Amino acid sequence: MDDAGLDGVELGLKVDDVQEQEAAAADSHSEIAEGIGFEDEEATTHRHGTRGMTVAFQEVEYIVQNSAKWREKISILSKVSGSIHPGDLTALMGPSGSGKTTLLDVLAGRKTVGTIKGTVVYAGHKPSRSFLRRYTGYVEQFDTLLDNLTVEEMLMYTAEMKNPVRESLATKKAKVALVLEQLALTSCRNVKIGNALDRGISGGQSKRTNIGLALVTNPRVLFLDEPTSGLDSFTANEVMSVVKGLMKTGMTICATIHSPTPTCFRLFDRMMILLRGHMVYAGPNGGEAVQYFERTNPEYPRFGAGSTSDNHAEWIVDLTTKAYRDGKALEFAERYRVSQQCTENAEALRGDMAAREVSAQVKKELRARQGTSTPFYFGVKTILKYRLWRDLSDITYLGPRVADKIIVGLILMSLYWHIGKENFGPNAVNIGAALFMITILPAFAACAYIPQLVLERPVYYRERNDGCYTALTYLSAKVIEEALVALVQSLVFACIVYFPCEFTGSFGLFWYTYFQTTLIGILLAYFIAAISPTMDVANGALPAWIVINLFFVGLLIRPQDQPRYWHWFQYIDFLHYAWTAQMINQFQNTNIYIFLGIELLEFYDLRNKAKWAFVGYEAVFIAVFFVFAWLALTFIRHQKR
Ligand SMILES: Nc1ncnc2c1ncn2[C@@H]1O[C@H](COP(=O)(O)OP(=O)(O)OP(=O)(O)O)[C@@H](O)[C@H]1O
Repeated sequence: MDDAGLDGVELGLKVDDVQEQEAAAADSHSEIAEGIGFEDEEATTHRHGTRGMTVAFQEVEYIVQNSAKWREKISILSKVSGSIHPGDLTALMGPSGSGKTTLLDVLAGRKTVGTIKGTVVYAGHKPSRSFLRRYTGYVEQFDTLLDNLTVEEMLMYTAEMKNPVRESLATKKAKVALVLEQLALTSCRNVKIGNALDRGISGGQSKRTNIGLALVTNPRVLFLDEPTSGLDSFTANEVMSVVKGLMKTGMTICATIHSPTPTCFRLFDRMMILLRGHMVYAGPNGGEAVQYFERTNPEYPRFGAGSTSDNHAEWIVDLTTKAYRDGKALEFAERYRVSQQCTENAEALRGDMAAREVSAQVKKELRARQGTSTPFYFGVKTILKYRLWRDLSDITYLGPRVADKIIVGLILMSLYWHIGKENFGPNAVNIGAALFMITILPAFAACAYIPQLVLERPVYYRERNDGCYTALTYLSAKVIEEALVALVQSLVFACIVYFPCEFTGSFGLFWYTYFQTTLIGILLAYFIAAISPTMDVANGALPAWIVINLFFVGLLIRPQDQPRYWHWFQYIDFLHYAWTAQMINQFQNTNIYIFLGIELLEFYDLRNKAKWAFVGYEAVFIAVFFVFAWLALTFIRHQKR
């Protein structure tokens, strides 16, 4: 769909038009705030535009292990100071690699590695990590959306996840409607997000949807990392004008921006410029910034005189990039440190760092201890509500979970037709082999559960960083969804195989053992996916582990024939318990002598053993692998930032 036609967004993007849009958005926000019953304080802040808070940082350093040199630490940020105020759209600029994203991550509490020194305060108070998750919005450079949801569903899903559970659905819907309107997304609200192969919304719409995710909770502070990267200048202007429009809601907004178009650049009120992790300018945008650089760095061509840049944005980007390449970062930083501008900023910073009187509500938020606002049951319900039906109607989701089992089931049926009732000697070996294949099928097939977890990783990390849910909520929802599919699939499979093959013993045990093994396979796949850095590693590790388990099931080599030093392995092999239960179920009421007068169950050392006990032993693995997967999802982060 073409961006140009959307919701009357004027793509000529004159600043006046932008201001009109801002006013309209702010008015409608206030109206909705009053109409749908936001909390009192929220409604007030929308009307008076004071929802945001000053973010101040002093002498911030960020030190991290150098990925290029073993045992060497490098400093990415070197004692940078500054403040971001509500009412000012602040740009964080600098050449690529200068530390913009790092500073934004530090301010928003998103760093997962490295050491942070210095002080960051919100309204003069040190915020808790949970406050940063719940009351600030962070729009990442790369869009992390669920491609099979529509724009509106994506926003509703996030709104339900991030807003307090006591808030009514109608209020959440109204918030989403407001965000759709503010971001000019109303006309594509029902379009699927899609991906690179299955196109849905456009790049600009995708970027605005991503911004919308941060807005549905009406955050106090909004951080945007390169909101215009990858967009053409036309769409970049459109996105930034929408961001500018949000200023009227009273939010504090700071965006990193690499090479802004002149129109984008004019929308910013203030700017901070980093060079190699040093602050080289913080102050008003536009002409004043240009004058500052002309004054302090006379060796470089002045704007308009000898310079090839014909607008302020381009001139500043060219100058700082040249300085960076000339190795003048430290020199620029020193010139800023001794400048009048820095002295004035330091004076203002003292005030911004001082603790100020805040409302009881803000005080409570700043001390928030819980990173998520949704309880466990509500999080699980919401994930299932938005993802379950979409997944179930997707053939690429159901195919690897159901189709392969049905095909294998049909082959088993035709190959072992009526075999169960012919319980004579040599045939018993065939029955044991059939039960072996039935047991190991769901374990191998568990590979199908790995891709979703690995491919969803960027969304999972973003949603956890945003305080949408905990690892336990996410894992539980996924397991419930997969278990529901496995329940139906296992029943169909059991019917296809058990009755035509005329297996004896309890059908309940036959089906349940197969279902339970499928469930354990899912959890094992999740655990391996969670600990593996890449999909290739996970796809290699799972089958390798299953193959090792096969040796100890009991069929390929009997437990009593295994070397003593391998005896322990059968106890940690869930397939051993499943196959044993199936074997006792099939043969416990028969007296088959397979050879040399040895009775079959005796041959496998299964005589007088209780089949349901083995089902119970296998069930322990559900709990074990669930806990393993939960711990891995909670503590292992493959995202280093
Ligand atoms: N662990 C690390 N080891 C070595 N260098 C690192 C490490 N982490 C970050 N860096 C470097 O720190 C610098 C700052 O990175 P950052 O992503 O903050 O820059 P940026 O200004 O946002 O760049 P861009 O505009 O390209 O996104 C980069 O040069 C990056 O290579």
